[in-house]
Amino acid sequence: MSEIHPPPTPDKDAVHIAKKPRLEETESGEAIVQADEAVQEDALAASSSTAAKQAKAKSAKKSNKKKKQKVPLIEPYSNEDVIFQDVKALLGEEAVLKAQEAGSELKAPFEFKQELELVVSALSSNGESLSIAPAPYPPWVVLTPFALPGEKIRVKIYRNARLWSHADLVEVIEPNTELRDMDRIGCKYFGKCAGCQFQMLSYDTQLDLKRNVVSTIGSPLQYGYRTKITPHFESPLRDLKKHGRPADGSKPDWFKIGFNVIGTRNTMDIEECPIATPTLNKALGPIREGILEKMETYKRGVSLLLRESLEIPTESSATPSQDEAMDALVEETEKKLCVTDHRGTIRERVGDKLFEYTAGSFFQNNNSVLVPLTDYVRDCIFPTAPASIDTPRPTHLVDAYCGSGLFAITLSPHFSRVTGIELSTDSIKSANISAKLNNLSPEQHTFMSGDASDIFATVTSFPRAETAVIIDPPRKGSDEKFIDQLIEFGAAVVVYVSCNVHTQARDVGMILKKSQAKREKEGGKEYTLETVRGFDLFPQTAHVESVAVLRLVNVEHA
Ligand SMILES: C[S@@+](CC[C@H](N)C(=O)[O-])C[C@H]1O[C@@H](n2cnc3c(N)ncnc32)[C@H](O)[C@@H]1O
Repeated sequence: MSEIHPPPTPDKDAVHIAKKPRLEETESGEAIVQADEAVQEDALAASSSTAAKQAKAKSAKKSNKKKKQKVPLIEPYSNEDVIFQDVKALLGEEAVLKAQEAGSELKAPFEFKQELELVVSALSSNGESLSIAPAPYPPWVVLTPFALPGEKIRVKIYRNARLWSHADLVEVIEPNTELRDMDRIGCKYFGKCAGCQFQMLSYDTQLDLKRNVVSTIGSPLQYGYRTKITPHFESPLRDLKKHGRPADGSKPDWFKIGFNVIGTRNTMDIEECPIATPTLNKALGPIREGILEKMETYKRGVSLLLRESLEIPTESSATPSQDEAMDALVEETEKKLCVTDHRGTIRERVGDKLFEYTAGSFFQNNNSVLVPLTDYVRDCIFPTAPASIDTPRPTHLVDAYCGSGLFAITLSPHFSRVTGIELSTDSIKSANISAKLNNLSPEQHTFMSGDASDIFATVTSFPRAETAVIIDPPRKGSDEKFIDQLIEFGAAVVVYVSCNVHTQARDVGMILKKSQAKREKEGGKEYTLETVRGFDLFPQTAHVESVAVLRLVNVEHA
């Protein structure tokens, strides 16, 4: 990972597709092709150079074969693959197949900086608009941020991919007035910053769009919700040498501390971020000033961390009270502060549970939605629906990919035994500290570091018919090793939480298929997919957290 982190997007990992560099200009104004265009450049050069033409003439067959070999495979479930699926849905399988057979999928019909007018057909899964290039262009899709279905737009191409191009929005010629209202925009950087895509939409419309992917429950806070932001800046030394500091001591325009400009790796200066909490916004100004003062000392670029924390009380004041009214009062008056040290300790409250974790480690970034989310997961495990009434109530919980124990600890009152597993030793330390902080007994609440699949060897004494498993893996999803053991273990209910609906769908599909195969071979019960529900952890952006519930049932009930 580079030192410069992405903009304030859900950091269960990068979400924006446009991380790849765009076609850039040299100082002389000439377009140059950067890393990801290399393959395309190869293909184009091969088809236009004399040598390639001679080779073609010699053996069309060989050349065709060669051309096909040049088209790199798309990594399944990568951001590129997600776009490709959207493009395929829009152009139709047949058109895509034809282009692939003709070897024209990398032959973009557009030049760098070419402007064109388009009508938006749909939104992609990452919130960018998808428009089909009008005739006489070949079947080709253009992805443009900040545009809505039905809108007529003018765009400028900045990067060509396979069967699609990326473009900047130049102008909305005919807006979709039913959906777009520019007065709703709560951020002066909207339209340039890579962080948010949806601020021109009402919150209901944002949820509707997410519901197109998965039925979604809204966030109580729609602005001021992010408890962590990571602005960054490049080393100012080169520019300092060139331009010096402004005589009046002000911040030079060339020094930018902020987030990425959408579709680029260029930093834009950000003085405030309305989706971040007020505590973080208050801290941002003085942090920027501090950096400015010692600009000369930054030999390399820096990724800052601003993370909200409750003030951690001193030992003497930390004794928990037995009085609920008192606790509520404490909660209301809890002081919030901003931690910038990656190794610093963060304290966070989720309902009546307190968590402590290392500032640089993973924790969900929208605290306002964590009680609804964890309550929902609890209700899925203990349903009141008639179909599951004959199954015993789960008493044991396995929290796989548990991080600092969010699900294990919030749901602990409902289980006699809870265990969690997580790759990060730091997070496991935090889970143990948080368990202690909430007076959970170490005998009944255990957390271990390791690969998620290792958990099954440690829970052989858990009654399977009374065990619930929560899975919350990173964006790339789980793996076959884990899923095989999950099926073998056969917990009564599995709740799969994910920030990537695509890998979640793949894994759920695998669970269902393998579970059916096991039932057909050995008899017994089989997992069925009971519900899939979204939670909006990321208002103003296109992202959604998805919760899928699988239950082991007799097939006649399935
Ligand atoms: C999306 S986070 C979820 C954390 C936690 N459930 C929460 O909501 O706070 C995914 C976690 O999986 C962990 N992880 C990644 N690969 C893993 C693996 N193979 N086995 C166990 N944990 C893993 C990461 O360190 C990260 O903490």
